[in-house]
Amino acid sequence: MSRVRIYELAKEAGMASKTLADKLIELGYDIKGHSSTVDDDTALRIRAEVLQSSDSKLVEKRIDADAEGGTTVIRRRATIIRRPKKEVVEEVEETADFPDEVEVTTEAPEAVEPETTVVAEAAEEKEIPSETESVQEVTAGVTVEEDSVTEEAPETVVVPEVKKEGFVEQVSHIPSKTGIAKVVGTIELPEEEPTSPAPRKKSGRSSVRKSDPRPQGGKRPVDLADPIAPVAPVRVKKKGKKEDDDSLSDDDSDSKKGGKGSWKGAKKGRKGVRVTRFGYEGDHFGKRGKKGRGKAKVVPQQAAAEMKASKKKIKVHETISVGDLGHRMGIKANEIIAKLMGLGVMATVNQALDVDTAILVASDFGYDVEQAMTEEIGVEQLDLQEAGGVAVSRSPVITVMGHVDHGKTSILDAIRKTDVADGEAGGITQHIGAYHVKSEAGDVTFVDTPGHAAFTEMRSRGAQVTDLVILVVAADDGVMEQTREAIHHAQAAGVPILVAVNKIDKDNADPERVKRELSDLDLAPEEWGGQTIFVEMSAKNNIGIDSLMENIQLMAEMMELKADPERKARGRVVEAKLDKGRGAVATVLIQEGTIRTGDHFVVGQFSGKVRALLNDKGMPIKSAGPSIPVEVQGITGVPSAGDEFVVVTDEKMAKNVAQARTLKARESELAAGSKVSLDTLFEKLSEGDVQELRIVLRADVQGTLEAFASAAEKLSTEEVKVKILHEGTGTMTDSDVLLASASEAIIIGFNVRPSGKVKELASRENVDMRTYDVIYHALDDITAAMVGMLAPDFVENVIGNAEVRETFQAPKVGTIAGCSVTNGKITRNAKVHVLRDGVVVYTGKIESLRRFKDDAKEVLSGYECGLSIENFNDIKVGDNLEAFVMKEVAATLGTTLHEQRAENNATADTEDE
Ligand SMILES: Nc1nc2c(ncn2[C@@H]2O[C@H](COP(=O)(O)OP(=O)(O)OP(=O)(O)O)[C@@H](O)[C@H]2O)c(=O)[nH]1
Repeated sequence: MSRVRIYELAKEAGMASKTLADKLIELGYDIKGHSSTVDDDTALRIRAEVLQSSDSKLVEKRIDADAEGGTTVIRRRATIIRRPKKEVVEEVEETADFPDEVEVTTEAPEAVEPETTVVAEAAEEKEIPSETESVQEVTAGVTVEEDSVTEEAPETVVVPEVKKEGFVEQVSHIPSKTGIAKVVGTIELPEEEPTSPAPRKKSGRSSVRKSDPRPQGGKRPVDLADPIAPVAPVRVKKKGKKEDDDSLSDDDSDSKKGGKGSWKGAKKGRKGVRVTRFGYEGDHFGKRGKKGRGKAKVVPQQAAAEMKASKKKIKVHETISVGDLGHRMGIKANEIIAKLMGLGVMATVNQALDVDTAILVASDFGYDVEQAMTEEIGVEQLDLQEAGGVAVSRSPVITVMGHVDHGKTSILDAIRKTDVADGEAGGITQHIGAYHVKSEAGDVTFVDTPGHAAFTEMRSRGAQVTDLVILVVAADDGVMEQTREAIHHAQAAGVPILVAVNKIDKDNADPERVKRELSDLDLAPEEWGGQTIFVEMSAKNNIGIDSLMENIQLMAEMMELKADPERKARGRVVEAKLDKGRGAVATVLIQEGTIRTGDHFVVGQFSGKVRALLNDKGMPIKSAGPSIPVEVQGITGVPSAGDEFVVVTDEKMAKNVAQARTLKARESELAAGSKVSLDTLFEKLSEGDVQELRIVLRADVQGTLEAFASAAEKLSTEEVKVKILHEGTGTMTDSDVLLASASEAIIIGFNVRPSGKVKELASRENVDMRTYDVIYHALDDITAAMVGMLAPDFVENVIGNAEVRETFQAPKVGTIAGCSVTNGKITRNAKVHVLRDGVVVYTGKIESLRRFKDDAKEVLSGYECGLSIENFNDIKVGDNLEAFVMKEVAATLGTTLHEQRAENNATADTEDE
């Protein structure tokens, strides 16, 4: 320890050394004279007590360290703790075992009032030891008296005990800055401990908190948002929400007024909600925040997080109305309508949205839409479950057709007489539209539909109950109008024909003529090298019935008709009516499985439970298997001929399916107009479904029919065939309309006009029916339609370019490209080539296009937009997007189809080279 001379001390005080020495001796100091020396401590004491010149520059005063706590309290001029780097604080947080109340002191740029620091390095005080020295002192456990802290520091930092090593480490990260204090140690709490600790982390707050030095009830300072504070947890409400953080008490009043105050940060995108970039944001609840203005509603953070974690799900069957969707999401329909408008869809509140559209719209409101298990899917699944059983032979189902008076009824009667079971039923014959005959040759089921129209009407409902058509042609009359019609109906349905040449008993019978005429209609007999079986018979004289039955069985065997009788029943309605006593009854032809009384079923749009089953003879039965017609009682309504009858598992399922079908039927009524017409052929064919223009032809005279048929068929090309499905003289009939409807055909008439009833039917069935006076006009129309039928050529039409400036990820959307449109425009319905260094790396559809937060239909050159590309997330900054639309180039009649094809091939060849 160095020593200080008395004269040096005297010199400091500006007095004579002798005088000082004398005074010190007088005061009892252990010195001999003015040439003596004293140790440092004595010198200090002398300075303080005698010279009154204790070093005013010495700021730091050390006193004994607290023996027990070892904590340090250092008195300092009040200053501000700045948090230069977020990480520093966070690291401190990790090292220190902070209680919940702890909060990081945040930067208060305009803080006027002094605040206490843990250890302040006041740059202006030159004697302050260097940073390292400070640290060393802290490590040594230096403590400043509490009272001096209280006295000099208007604000204190509440910091609990920390591990000094870690703490010191942090300190070394803090750059030394004038006026900036550094945390270098721990201090004891100078004031009362907080009684109820708040949650450990508060939104937008960090982990060390300024204590409030003001008197109770005093207004706390507004806690300014830390510009570098971490993004707060998701807030559900941006506005109008009372904050539950007591440190934001000042903001509360503002919040109540509509979300100002502390939510400013949120508005600036720092807090509360996630930053919206290019219109994409992870949290959609913000949109509802607007609605919440002024209606304060607390949504706990945890609840918000849960809500986000399990996005609400909405199950949609096939469609959902705008109103319904809004109701399910708790959002006003007009918000959804606005959203749809943004997507280019004009919708009303009752508009049905398909599942895809609903998914798109709902996702913007934070909801997931899922395709629900539809009732029909349930039925299909049940069918799959039931399938796979052992199929056994079943009897053929036959429809008898032919020209009027050629003997259909007589033949059926003759066959029925062969029924070996007929006697058992006491000879009672009840006509129910279908009946089953047990003959020696084998069992047969007849579907006795009145006329060809009914047959086709069933077919138009997808009902294909008939395995075989017996075409009755009177040998004396030959092929007549309805014979041809019957053939066309059967052929259109793809059902094989067996020809019954009847009335061979008649004198003028000419079976050979019938064979000739039918050969001209592609029904050549086997003996003439054809494939059609001809049976010559006389119903009246009971000739040839056995042969007919044998041939039916022969054909049935060839067709290998089988069904599984063990499964739940499925069938088709042959006819149905409302019976006064029994309610709705339907004749159902069972096609698969076995129906039993008590079965729950769905039939068309109706459901029910089998109350009673009657066979074709009117006798009650308990069950019926494949190819058996039964009359079913217990239906909730009258179904239509051709409707499918399905036995389901229970009543609930039956009712649900029926309800779903009713709804769907209503929707389909609204969405009419799906049938082929000359006007819509282009669309139909663009879809690639149809490559044939089918025509049902009517004319006043046979000559016109022939002339037109031959001219029209000559228009056929390799791509599109013109097929006259049926032709006849006279006006259009119901049968024509139904044939056209079931066969996706149009009806053309020359010098004939349909009746009002037929017109009405055509309109109901959406059948295109046109009448002409001149053949050429009709041919012109068909030619035009045929041009539409050609597969249209498409060319890429570039509409604009955009440069990818930034990319980021958005939940559920994938990679979003923040772009600047450099020329032209980008439209939402466009496709894009993703060009990387001039190379097309991907081509796909724009999935979404946004300008700021809103969906945009198009974004013009010079503007920025955010977009995502369907099924493509590998988009990179610097990529160039070339937007294009496909432009349709209609085929013209300037060149023939063959020439066009040749030209296309030539182009393709050239490209290949
Ligand atoms: N000579 C002769 N007459 C027959 C024969 N089959 C039917 N007929 C007669 O032909 C007429 C018409 O017979 P239907 O069985 O009613 O003929 P359809 O085809 O059922 O007639 P529609 O129901 O009016 O279409 C009746 O007078 C029968 O008696 C036959 O094999 N020979």
